[in-house]
Amino acid sequence: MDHEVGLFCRELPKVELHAHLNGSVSYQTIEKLIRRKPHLNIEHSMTAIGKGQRRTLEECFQVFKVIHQLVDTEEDILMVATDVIREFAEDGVKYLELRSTPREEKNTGLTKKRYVETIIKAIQQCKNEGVDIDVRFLVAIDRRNGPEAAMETVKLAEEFLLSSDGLVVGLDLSGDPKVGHGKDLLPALQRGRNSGLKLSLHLSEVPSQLEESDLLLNLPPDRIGHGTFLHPEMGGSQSLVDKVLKNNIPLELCLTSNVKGQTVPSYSKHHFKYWYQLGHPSVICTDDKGVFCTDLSHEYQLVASTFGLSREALWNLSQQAIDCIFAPETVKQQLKWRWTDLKHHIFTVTKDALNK
Ligand SMILES: CNc1ncnc2c1ncn2[C@@H]1O[C@H](COP(=O)(O)O)[C@@H](O)[C@H]1O
Ligand SMILES: [Zn+2]
Repeated sequence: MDHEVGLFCRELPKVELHAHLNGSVSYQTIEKLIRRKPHLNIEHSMTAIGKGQRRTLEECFQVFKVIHQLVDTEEDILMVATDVIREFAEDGVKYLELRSTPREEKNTGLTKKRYVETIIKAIQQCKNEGVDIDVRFLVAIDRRNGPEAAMETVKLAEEFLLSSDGLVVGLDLSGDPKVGHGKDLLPALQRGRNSGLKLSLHLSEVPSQLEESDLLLNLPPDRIGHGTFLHPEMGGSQSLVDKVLKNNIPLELCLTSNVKGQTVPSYSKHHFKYWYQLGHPSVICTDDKGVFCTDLSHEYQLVASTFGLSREALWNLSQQAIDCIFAPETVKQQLKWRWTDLKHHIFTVTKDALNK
């Protein structure tokens, strides 16, 4: 049975909406980066959290620092982005929204603009190679860097919104949730929103952020990352839940990330259950597939085994994610046709393979 669901999840066409580029770097790509920079003395154990391992969220953020040391040239960024895109495609992801934070020039030798251009180049390269995946990009704001850097990032994203042929679709707000306050970033986020950039905000990833979550929900964002502590059972409040429901703001839920990062005590206690039972749009995502040693098929499988979802329910979950993408209606429609085309084939293929 587990094998059957595993196979089904792999074959399932999927939508990935919450993937941080430098958290998504695979073991194989890290290997290549380590070979490029032996003097850094970085080992695999420093860049990923293996099976059964847990870390605090603070420790997770140390891991990103190590990866950033390994990914610090234009060549690295291009390789990392093309590898990550190909890996998502191999995992059956048909539509991907990748996000990444343009870093300070002194850390990469690249201006922030060039950083984004390099990722766009990777997206275009994959397209030209015929990789079967539609990739869009969200420019990420790291909350640790404060309001001025946030405003700079928004202005940069605005430029790309106009010039990237639809590839740059929005903004992400991420970074260590315990650092800084969302209220300082409101003007930048508001401006981005007014310019037509879609907003995906990490919200209530840690406890006791009711005030910040309330302020950010008033924007309102177009999607929420995690939202772990929004509902009353987790110390949130009904009024926060009501705002999410009223504005019908989809949640991006990342099970392995939350359990390995210890913001959620176990898979069965994951807030997927709460929102799924409400029938609220909830999209299964990986967050950082490299750091947390997972992939999107595995996340779907976890949902199935933890909450007892049937193949039909998994199919609906992946199909409903299409409605939550930031690309325009025409793209949604194409993806829906794609899903319909694939449906019969996938339900029969996974059955046949098991009857052999
Ligand atoms: C685990 N939960 C999380 N919570 C908040 N922010 C996270 C995150 N996981 C990743 N990031 C954000 O993504 C960056 C790495 O990718 P990029 O260099 O941008 O491609 C991290 O430095 C952090 O800002
Ligand atoms: Zn995230």
